[in-house]
Amino acid sequence: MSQTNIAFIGTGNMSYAIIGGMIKNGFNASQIIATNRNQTKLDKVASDFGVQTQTDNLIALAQADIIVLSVKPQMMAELCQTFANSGIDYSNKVFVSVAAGITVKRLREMLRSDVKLIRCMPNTPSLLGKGVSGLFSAGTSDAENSTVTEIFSSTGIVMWLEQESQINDIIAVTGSSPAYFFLFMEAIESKAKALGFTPEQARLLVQQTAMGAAQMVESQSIEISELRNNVTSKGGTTAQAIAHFQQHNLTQTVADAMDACIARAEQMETEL
Ligand SMILES: NC(=O)C1=CN([C@@H]2O[C@H](COP(=O)(O)OP(=O)(O)OC[C@H]3O[C@@H](n4cnc5c(N)ncnc54)[C@H](OP(=O)(O)O)[C@@H]3O)[C@@H](O)[C@H]2O)C=CC1
Ligand SMILES: O=C(O)[C@@H]1CCC=N1
Repeated sequence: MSQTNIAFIGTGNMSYAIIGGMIKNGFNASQIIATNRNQTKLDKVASDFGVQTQTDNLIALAQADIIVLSVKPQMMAELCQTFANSGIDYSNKVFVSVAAGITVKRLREMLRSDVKLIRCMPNTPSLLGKGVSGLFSAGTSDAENSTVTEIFSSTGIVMWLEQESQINDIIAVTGSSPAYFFLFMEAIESKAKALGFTPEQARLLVQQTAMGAAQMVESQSIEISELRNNVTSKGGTTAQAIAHFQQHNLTQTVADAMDACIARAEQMETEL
């Protein structure tokens, strides 16, 4: 990795989280260049993590060996057009796209080149080294895949996928799902406030409980349903709450929400 330069094109929420995870896990800041059209966001990533910054994407493209495309999917065509028109030879570089809903085929059309490409679906807990990144290779070598594994392993766990369509599945399972957990926590926080806890107390109570529950799942090799059963005393309070969730089909609601997530990724593939 000592010689590999990595450019993040579009430094918003996701790049910030990946870069943060990389730096906290020992990556050399001088290997990383972050770009954005917004200098304020670049100032923050430079001051927080010490990486190089650049508002000119083409300078970053020319300098880097690995180019992480991290703009919103709707901005990708415009960005790639500037690359395709630049005259820079990127045939030996590896592109990593974290964008939802843009296929390898479409990215290569946008870049007007049969580039070496990896699709990656990360998530924002990468910032804490607790991320998940689903990876799919298109035309990259084992050595290049190892390098990209090393990058994303520094932000959490990595899973290589056999089929490109699994990127859409993993969006529903890990890319978008931090937001599902946040929504659930928001709901508990909101009710805690309604019950009279101060905002500070409500936040503390919900975050500590969520963290404790997640760490129990991680540290104990028993089924999650058993952990739930251990809380649920027969004829007790939890049983009443769980019964209410079940009457309202929580499990099916979650499955339907994940299907909606996948359907949107598939729809984006036809739009972008
Ligand atoms: N957020 C998440 O949890 C996840 C996001 N992703 C993917 O990551 C990508 C980025 O998402 P996210 O970080 O949330 O989005 P953000 O909007 O937070 O970040 C993208 C940044 O790119 C900047 N930008 C847009 N066009 C250009 C350009 N031509 N040159 C340089 N910078 C540019 C934007 O600037 P400006 O602020 O001016 O618009 C913005 O700051 C998306 O494709 C998304 O699908 C994948 C997994 C999870
Ligand atoms: O909401 C989105 O489209 C992106 C992809 C996964 C998480 N955020």
